[in-house]
Amino acid sequence: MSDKKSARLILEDGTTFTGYSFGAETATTGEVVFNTAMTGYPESLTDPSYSGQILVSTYPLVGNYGVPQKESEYGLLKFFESDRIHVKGLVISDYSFEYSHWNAGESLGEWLRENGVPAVWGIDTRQLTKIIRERGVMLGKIVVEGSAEPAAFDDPNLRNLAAEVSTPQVETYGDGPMKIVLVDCGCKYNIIRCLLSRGATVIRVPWDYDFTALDYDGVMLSNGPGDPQQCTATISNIKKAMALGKPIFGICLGNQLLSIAAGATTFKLKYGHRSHNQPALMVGTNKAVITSQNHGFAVNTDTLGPDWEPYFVNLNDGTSEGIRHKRLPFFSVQFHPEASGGPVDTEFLFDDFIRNIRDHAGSKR
Ligand SMILES: NC(=O)CC[C@H](N)C(=O)O
Repeated sequence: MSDKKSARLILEDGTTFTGYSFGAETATTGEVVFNTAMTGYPESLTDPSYSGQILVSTYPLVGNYGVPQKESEYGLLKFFESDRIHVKGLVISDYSFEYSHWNAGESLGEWLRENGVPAVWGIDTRQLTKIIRERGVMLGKIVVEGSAEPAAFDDPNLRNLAAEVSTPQVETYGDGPMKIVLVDCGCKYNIIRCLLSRGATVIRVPWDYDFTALDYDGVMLSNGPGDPQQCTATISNIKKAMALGKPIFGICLGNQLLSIAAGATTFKLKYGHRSHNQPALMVGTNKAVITSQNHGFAVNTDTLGPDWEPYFVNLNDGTSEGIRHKRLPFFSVQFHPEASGGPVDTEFLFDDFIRNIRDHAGSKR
């Protein structure tokens, strides 16, 4: 880049960091969150759960492997988690102007500019992260030199973000024997891939769609952005689905929504969990799994109904990492078994879900 425009990150407490622009030359505002993963920016940037958020990478070197080519598989972009960038802005320390990877189609900066997303490099993101960890998550603005500073800070959690990113219509993928309804509150494509590769037909429905009248074998509740309490229509459809008894599996926002439908309350964490190395213990065992995470809210399992029990618990801070029904085939996890990016250690949970569907179908015969 020949012109080196400066760019500022302004936090709601007035703290300001100044670096340089390498994305779209525009201003933005949203919730500033940090991720400590070392890789996975194409996946994170296209994860709809980051909607409304300005993403900070603590790992300093970003952009060195470019951005994957836009190849399709199952009618979905193969190397991305949705069709576009969902973060409102990106803040990093050291941008790699040179990139190299067998599958790279363009640079990170080019991709951000095409998507109209501002990005700042040259910021001490570890210092910034220490501030967020001390004071808790904050709203922020990115202002690139020459762009007009937004008048106010935008708090995305006050809106129903799932409604903004969900599919507008029912879409079907694959033609496997098992019919799985995917309630799309902002789903990552790898959830669809993990179901298709296990022989499912995936019927992706909007966040507020009453799917209970459909012919289906199991329900997948997707991840998604924002405060779970906003998804009231999804919660009432989940309650209806629970009465039908067919297997249910929830991921991240899906875990929060299933938990609320099961009587629990949710709360906002001080600064969330966003990384590829969060340890979770499977309750009642000595088995710990390393998980990929991206969430700002959590479930208070003390408030769960009597038919439910904790499934996983976070070994760093003791917060809930999942719940399960004591008798019926309903379970959900706060982490991401579909990974993308991050470790694939918990992908076995998709196999468990498929087994639940087979067992349930068998018991009906
Ligand atoms: N990845 C997700 O599904 C995130 C869930 C929810 N929006 C949270 O921040 O906690």
